[in-house]
Amino acid sequence: MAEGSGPLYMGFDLSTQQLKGICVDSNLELIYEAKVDFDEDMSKYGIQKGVLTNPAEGEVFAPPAMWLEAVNLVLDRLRDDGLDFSKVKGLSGAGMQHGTVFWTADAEHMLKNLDSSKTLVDQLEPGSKGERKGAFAHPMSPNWQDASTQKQCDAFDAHLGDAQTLADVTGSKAHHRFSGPQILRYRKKYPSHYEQTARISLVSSFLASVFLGKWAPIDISDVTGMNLWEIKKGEYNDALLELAAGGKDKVSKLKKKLGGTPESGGDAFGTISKYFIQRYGFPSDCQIIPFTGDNPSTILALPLRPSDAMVSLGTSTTFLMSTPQYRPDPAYHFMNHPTTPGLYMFMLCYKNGGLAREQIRDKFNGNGDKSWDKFNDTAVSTPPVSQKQASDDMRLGLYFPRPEIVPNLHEGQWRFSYTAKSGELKELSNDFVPDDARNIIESQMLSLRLRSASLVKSESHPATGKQLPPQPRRVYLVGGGSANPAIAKICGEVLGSVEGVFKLDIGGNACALGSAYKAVWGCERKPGQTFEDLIGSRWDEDQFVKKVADGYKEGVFETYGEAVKGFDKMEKLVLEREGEEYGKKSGGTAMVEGEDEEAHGAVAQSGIAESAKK
Ligand SMILES: Nc1ncnc2c1ncn2[C@@H]1O[C@H](COP(=O)(O)OP(=O)(O)O)[C@@H](O)[C@H]1O
Ligand SMILES: O=C(CO)[C@@H](O)[C@H](O)COP(=O)(O)O
Repeated sequence: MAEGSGPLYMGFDLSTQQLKGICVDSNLELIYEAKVDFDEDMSKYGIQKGVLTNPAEGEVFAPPAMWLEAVNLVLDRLRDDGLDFSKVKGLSGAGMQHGTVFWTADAEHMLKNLDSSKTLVDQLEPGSKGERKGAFAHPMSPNWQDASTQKQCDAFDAHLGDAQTLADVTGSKAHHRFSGPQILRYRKKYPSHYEQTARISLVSSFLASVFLGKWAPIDISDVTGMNLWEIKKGEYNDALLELAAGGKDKVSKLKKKLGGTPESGGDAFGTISKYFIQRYGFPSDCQIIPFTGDNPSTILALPLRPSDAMVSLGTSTTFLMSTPQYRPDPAYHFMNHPTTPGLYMFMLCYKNGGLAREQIRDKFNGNGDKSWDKFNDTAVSTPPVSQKQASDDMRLGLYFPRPEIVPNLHEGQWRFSYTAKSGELKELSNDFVPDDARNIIESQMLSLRLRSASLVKSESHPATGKQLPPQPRRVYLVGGGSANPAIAKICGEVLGSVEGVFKLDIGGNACALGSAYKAVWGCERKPGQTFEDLIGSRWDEDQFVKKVADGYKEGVFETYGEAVKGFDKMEKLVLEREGEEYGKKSGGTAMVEGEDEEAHGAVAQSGIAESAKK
């Protein structure tokens, strides 16, 4: 893409496996992109798929030191590609949600006084034995895949009465990965590290702090992924802070560690730190626009309307909508919209996305071949829910190679036949069959349709004017799996959509693009201009999105309507049998008030951190 003389804006995406950095111009055109792949570029940290694990306790975590190294590397790569940083007028970013970074009291001074001739990691995490001397009070950040906090989640759900009340107040019931339960566990497991923690950042505000050269606030959207923020009041909930902090008298200390959260998602946190001005040539007035979570940032990659849905097919699968309705329920999440007061982000998040599909693909290929051809051919030539004729039973399944979030269930596979007429379910043999190619995509999409039913509404067909059953206006696919035509086709058949299934066709990555667009909006908006208005006015529909599959198909959509009922029934049956709260049986070891603090392998994370650095 040719670079004009106008200003440039950068967006970053710090996700599980990569740090991506991109650059757009004021017309939203992508100009530069670069990435650091943690497994490829940072293997010395001992990570796999971007994380370290301690399976005995269900812990999944990653070292912030690695992310610091990645910041220098991604900027080096962009400079090598020709990016002239002096044109960058503003930048924003996104971080995988929920993860916490624990800074020492010295950290802010260190951030402010970085020597531009040295790397970030060499100055902020010089490596220490015993007493920690760098910027981090704890060397690891819990990852969103962590499942170690079942007991803390039970305490959170119970604290305000029940899971529904917690969802009403914070937008979500307690989840293993949410920062409140994670902070509670951290305080009990690493009491001295907790004491040394002067500031707790989320992954997004950690990255913003690095660019800002001082601690950046947690933004108005990412703060709703903590189980601590009272959405309707727009402030932390003291009762929940009391639980996390361990007493009424400790609330103000924890509040101080968390810092304030500004209401606006667009007002700059400040200008870029001198480290980046001196080392890379950023202009001194380059604005740091609030960094947010990766999912809130993804919905900013296009002017999403309330009746549209986004399906992100990455490592995880997420289903996202932007909506004025706030209808919290323990089954899903509501979060503050990152830019627009009065709108909320509706989200479903699954651990078993790409990996689960890859496992079935590998059964077809059987030899390490990563091609999707056989999987796709079989998926599209198998009839919906494997019914050769309408009187046949439907084939349904659950495919969870990893413990799942939605529903809260341990790993496993289950296959059933369902007779729609009688509502009868029969368990089938659990061996792979070629129908699994179609059935796994259907399974993932049926779960989305089941749980988003209350948010979609009836619209008329654009050509015939006929009133259609409730479904999204459009489905937008993003993430690695959006390249797959079979997934797109089956997605349209199951979820419907009045106008069809679309894919962002602007390269880069939706999440980083959303961040870059947020920077454009933060720097160029007129007073009072909404994100939707500014981005909508510059959005080139024909150039930026491509239709990849049809949506609503009469007959097929209704068949899947029957299948949703069977799917719901199957999930309930498996949950009842296998125990919904699997964490009570595994992974969720200890750490609520009154338990022994050091009796739980408290050195696990520190130990791994030290060995990984060698
Ligand atoms: N052609 C394809 N068909 C299906 N899945 C694909 C295809 N290409 C990539 N993927 C999947 O995309 C996933 C990675 O997506 P990506 O959005 O890059 O992940 P993340 O941002 O979560 O790290 C992988 O699990 C991979 O299986
Ligand atoms: O936990 C959630 C959302 O609640 C996940 O969606 C993470 O935010 C995913 O990060 P990546 O898959 O992009 O690494």
